[in-house]
Amino acid sequence: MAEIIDGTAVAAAVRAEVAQDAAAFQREHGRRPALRVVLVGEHAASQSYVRAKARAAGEAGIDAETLARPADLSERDLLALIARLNADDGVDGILVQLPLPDHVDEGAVIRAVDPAKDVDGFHPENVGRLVLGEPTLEPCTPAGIVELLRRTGVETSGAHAVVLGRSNIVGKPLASLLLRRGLDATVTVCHSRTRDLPALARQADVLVAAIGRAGFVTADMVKPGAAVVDVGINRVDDASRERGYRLVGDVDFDAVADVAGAITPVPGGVGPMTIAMLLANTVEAARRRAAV
Ligand SMILES: Nc1nc(=O)c2c([nH]1)NC[C@@H]1CN(c3ccc(C(=O)N[C@@H](CCC(=O)O)C(=O)O)cc3)C=[N+]21
Ligand SMILES: [Mg+2]
Repeated sequence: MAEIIDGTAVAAAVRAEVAQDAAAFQREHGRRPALRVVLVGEHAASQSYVRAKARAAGEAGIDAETLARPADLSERDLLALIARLNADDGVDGILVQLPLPDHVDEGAVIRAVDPAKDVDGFHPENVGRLVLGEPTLEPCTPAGIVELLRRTGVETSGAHAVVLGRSNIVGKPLASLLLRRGLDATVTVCHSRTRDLPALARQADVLVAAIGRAGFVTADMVKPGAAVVDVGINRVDDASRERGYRLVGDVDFDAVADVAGAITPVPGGVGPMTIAMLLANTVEAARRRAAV
């Protein structure tokens, strides 16, 4: 039976450290680190994520404000809002919640955010720095996964890490992080066109599932003793729950837990770490901006 990695507990530890850093920043600079979250439209999951982010930021001593705009906000007006936040010296971090409505070009919006305030780490300049191994604001979910592995003592050096999924938000940046000096994993990235994905997954010492399909990773795809990180957040109908659904990951948890050495649950695994790293990035952005 695998060790169940408690992402909520690790995230709480990170958040307590961030709160200390935020308090130190306030003592030194006479103001709190400031985060602005931009939410366009009424996507239900986005609304709940954004609420969770703002609440966690407030608890860490970050001045957090959510700027909610209607779904029909034009791309022009959204870019103007971002320009205003870029120009505001009292704003350290800007997060534009994704997905955006179809009439908005997400790439254009991501490029519009000042890289120094890009607490999502999605701007091409920050992605480039990440790939080059230079210090940068790291994307929150990959950074949270790495922090979770580090703090639970999962060895990555020389390990074969297999990442399932090649998204710009998780798979690609996580592969870059795991390759960096200090983490030193051997990385394989698999996707929908990968030939014999189960055979590659079975070679993984660290297996990361970020595909977005409930129960995709089955026990036969996992090497005994492997560390399994589940990034999936899938809603499945469940009439017995008050909300009418429950959350499951991309991993068939019960069966895989019998084979793996360690495994992250959903909920309570990677999700809380994503939020913790957003707070850490906000204080980091505030520090760097104050230093120049
Ligand atoms: N610009 C941008 N940056 C993001 O970082 C970003 C985004 N857009 N769009 C959506 C995804 C998703 N995401 C999550 C954050 C926390 C949980 C989380 O805390 N999940 C809880 C459960 C939450 C629940 O109960 O619904 C858990 O896994 O335990 C999940 C997902 C950030 N994202
Ligand atoms: Mg984020």
